Amino acid sequence: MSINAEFLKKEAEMKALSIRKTSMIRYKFIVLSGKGGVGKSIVTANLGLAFSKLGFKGKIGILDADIHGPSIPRYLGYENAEVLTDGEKLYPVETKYGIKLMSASFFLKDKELPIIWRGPLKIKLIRDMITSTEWGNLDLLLIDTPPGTGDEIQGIVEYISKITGAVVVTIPSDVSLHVVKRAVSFLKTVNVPLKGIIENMSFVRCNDGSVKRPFGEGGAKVEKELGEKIIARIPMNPLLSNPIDDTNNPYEYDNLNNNEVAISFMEAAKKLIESQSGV
Ligand SMILES: Nc1ncnc2c1ncn2[C@@H]1O[C@H](COP(=O)(O)OP(=O)(O)OP(=O)(O)O)[C@@H](O)[C@H]1O
Repeated sequence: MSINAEFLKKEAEMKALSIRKTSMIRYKFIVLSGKGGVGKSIVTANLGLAFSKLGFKGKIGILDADIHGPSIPRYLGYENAEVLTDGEKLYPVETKYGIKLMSASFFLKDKELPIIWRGPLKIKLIRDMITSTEWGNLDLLLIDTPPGTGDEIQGIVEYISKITGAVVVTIPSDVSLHVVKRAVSFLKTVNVPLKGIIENMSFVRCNDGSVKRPFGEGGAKVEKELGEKIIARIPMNPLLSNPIDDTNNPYEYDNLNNNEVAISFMEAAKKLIESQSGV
């Protein structure tokens, strides 16, 4: 067999393996943003915590495939955790929140992607994480993707069996409508249904209860055209930037009445499940 044919055969085998493995997971959501720095990783981590609280504890996994800035372990307080391996399989980090976690950050020295890495190497890292991770018994997988709508996300979509849908994260700035529309049209081209838009840093809640909009009314344009797709508006809240731990975990309280962050994420998580069950 020529080297080329052998390479193609190996690729096809890897793809078949990852499709087979991910086909056992009932719900698979990718989280993307048309542009970087809008809070995609914070949203993914918090959706994970919300799903866990909603009954998926122990059956939910997060694949942090945002290789350019893999920060979910940091937000969940597992930045220095180590992945166990038998040389072939990778075993996700089991967090105390009932979320199994696999992240590119566990493999990157200094937690940053070497600048010299080109497209094929990046896609290989993501693909290897998908094919080698032994999730065990999972009902739901959240996949945090690199910012933008480039080849790396296309690679993710090809290697995951029947993605349930996508969550697009945006901020209510003037350019957000354009960015969200680009993400929505990308999803059409890769045949992944849009399940919801999350508007992050939507507002600031002041001490007197009033609301301020740091980005002005930029979000109104998204609201006008895609309003029915918005499943949550998340406030700007400095606590969200800090790692979750025993003293900073909005989801640990049984009485969530005063916690608008946790309530919003749990509402969004419920809508994602309902959108799939056709409720
Ligand atoms: N709702 C929020 N309130 C306060 N700070 C926030 C909020 N959302 C995000 N941030 C802050 O904004 C920055 C970017 O967040 P995050 O890392 O989640 O973005 P991202 O979209 O995943 O970034 P990248 O595209 O670079 O991977 C972080 O410093 C984070 O702490």
